[in-house]
Amino acid sequence: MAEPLYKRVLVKVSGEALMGPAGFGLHQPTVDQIAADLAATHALGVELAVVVGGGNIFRGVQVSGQGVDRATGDYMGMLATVMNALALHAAVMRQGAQARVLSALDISAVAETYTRPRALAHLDRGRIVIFAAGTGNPFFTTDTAAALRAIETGCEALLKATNVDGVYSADPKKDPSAVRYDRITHDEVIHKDLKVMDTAAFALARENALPVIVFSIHEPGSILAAVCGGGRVTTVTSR
Ligand SMILES: Nc1ncnc2c1ncn2[C@@H]1O[C@H](COP(=O)(O)OP(=O)(O)OP(=O)(O)O)[C@@H](O)[C@H]1O
Ligand SMILES: O=c1ccn([C@@H]2O[C@H](COP(=O)(O)O)[C@@H](O)[C@H]2O)c(=O)[nH]1
Repeated sequence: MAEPLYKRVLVKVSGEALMGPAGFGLHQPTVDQIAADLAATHALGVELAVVVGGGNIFRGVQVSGQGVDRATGDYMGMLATVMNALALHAAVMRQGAQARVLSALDISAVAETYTRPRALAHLDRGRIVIFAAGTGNPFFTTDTAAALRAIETGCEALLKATNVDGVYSADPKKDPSAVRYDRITHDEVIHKDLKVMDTAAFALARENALPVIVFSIHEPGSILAAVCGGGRVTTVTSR
């Protein structure tokens, strides 16, 4: 039986990854696979917070310059993350785990509104907490929301479940000669301007000595493996 390294972690689930092989939206088998991995990790006794992105549906920058201002576009992007959070919540519940969605935007007919005490209470009661609508502010990203919520809720690590199997010296989707790191520091990621997460997220992680573990969500069981110190990951730490 695998032994978890952490008591409480936050998993950032890439929105883009949720579209699976489709070009847009939600690919249900992919959502179900991620939900099963989250539920299996939770079943080990790990307290789980989740931030889900929105890149499979909408990003604010897509509409800026097309007659919609950037802030409005960003609110549209945050609403996209709410849709993903609802889909992930349903899938996690189907796995038999208890979960709640907390939205940073007040849409109380759809989800509970985020407050830190509410999030902590749900986590303490053993519920998976899925944070929707990012930080609730335009000009931010769900990566920054992930670092922020991880720190606010006392998570010991941020697990970035993404489309690539770690941090590279350049974007591996654009540069085939990019070299993969097993370990790297927050400082190096920021100074080398490595874009696997935005700089604001890495800066928050650095200031708070929050380890960031980057791995591919496309590998079944990769969340559980990362929580137990295994799998193919890049570990980003203070030193
Ligand atoms: N140096 C790097 N190392 C690894 N990946 C990198 C690097 N630079 C850029 N990337 C890219 O970062 C992307 C991160 O994808 P991900 O979908 O998790 O981000 P996102 O845009 O924040 O997510 P979302 O879909 O939720 O908006 C990868 O697809 C990868 O191609
Ligand atoms: O705090 C936040 C988080 C997100 N947004 C907007 O949502 C989209 C989707 O989020 P991703 O991080 O790209 O998955 C993002 O492009 C922003 O437009 C935001 O404004 N504030």
